[in-house]
Amino acid sequence: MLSESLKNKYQPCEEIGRGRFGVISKAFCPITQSFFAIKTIDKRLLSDPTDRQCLENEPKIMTLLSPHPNIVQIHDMFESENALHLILDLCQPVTLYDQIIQHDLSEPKVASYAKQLVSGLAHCHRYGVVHRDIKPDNIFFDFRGNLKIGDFGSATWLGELCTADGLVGTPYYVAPEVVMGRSYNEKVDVWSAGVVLYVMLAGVPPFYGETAEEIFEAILRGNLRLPSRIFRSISSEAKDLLRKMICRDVSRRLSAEQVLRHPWILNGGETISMD
Ligand SMILES: Nc1ncnc2c1ncn2[C@@H]1O[C@H](COP(=O)(O)OP(=O)(O)OP(=O)(O)O)[C@@H](O)[C@H]1O
Repeated sequence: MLSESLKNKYQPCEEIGRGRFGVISKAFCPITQSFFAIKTIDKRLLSDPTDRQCLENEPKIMTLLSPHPNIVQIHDMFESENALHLILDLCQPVTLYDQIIQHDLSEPKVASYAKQLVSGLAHCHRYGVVHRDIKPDNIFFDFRGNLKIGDFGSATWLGELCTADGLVGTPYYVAPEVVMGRSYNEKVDVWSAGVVLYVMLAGVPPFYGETAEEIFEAILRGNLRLPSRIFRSISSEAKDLLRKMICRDVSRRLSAEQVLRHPWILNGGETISMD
């Protein structure tokens, strides 16, 4: 399915992943002597209009946002009759999801990841872009260890009213205003980043259920609990930030810029006791 113009510039190597609409492969570019990831989207698998819209938005939004040190950069794009090929930064096979499963995240490391994640989000929000699917599986690392937000397949622009709508995202990480079917703004990403921060610190999600419906009910009940059994060894500053990100009241929930100025982020997760 690779077009001729693409093959002239990039030498495809092995497959490294699969998504709902296509395949990710490694590729070598002889001109720059460097490796990239090619995301090949099979247009024939996009049957409904929402999926088609996402296909169109993903490269446009990534181009608008590139480059930023914490966002997977798009370098090139090729289109053929049945496929769209996006040439992206090549990231490590180990995502944040894999690192959480391995349980090897110290508080300073979590603070460093949170800072990089929210820096990337602040950049998106400055451009009026909402990612809408912030979760550990979409958080990658380059080969220098820098965190990179990827998969802009669910992202959208905030319109003139600075709001968006539509139930988009992954149950554990979705903000209550999205579940309620209301219009929402970029702060949905801060909620999701707060849930990612919780999962990095606790190893379990804050709102749990056996089914998507049960998870949504737990999110709507929305009482954030920080059980001492799990959070005993976590600093007060980290807990303070969690409460300010996973906050039901959107107007009181911190913006991405405000998160970057929170003492726990500024101190890199090193504890200066607030007790
Ligand atoms: N830039 C990249 N560098 C290295 N590996 C990548 C890159 N992008 C994606 N991958 C790998 O490919 C897999 C699939 O990624 P992709 O973003 O297409 O789909 P997905 O997020 O799993 O699903 P979908 O977006 O269809 O819901 C990822 O889990 C990851 O392992």
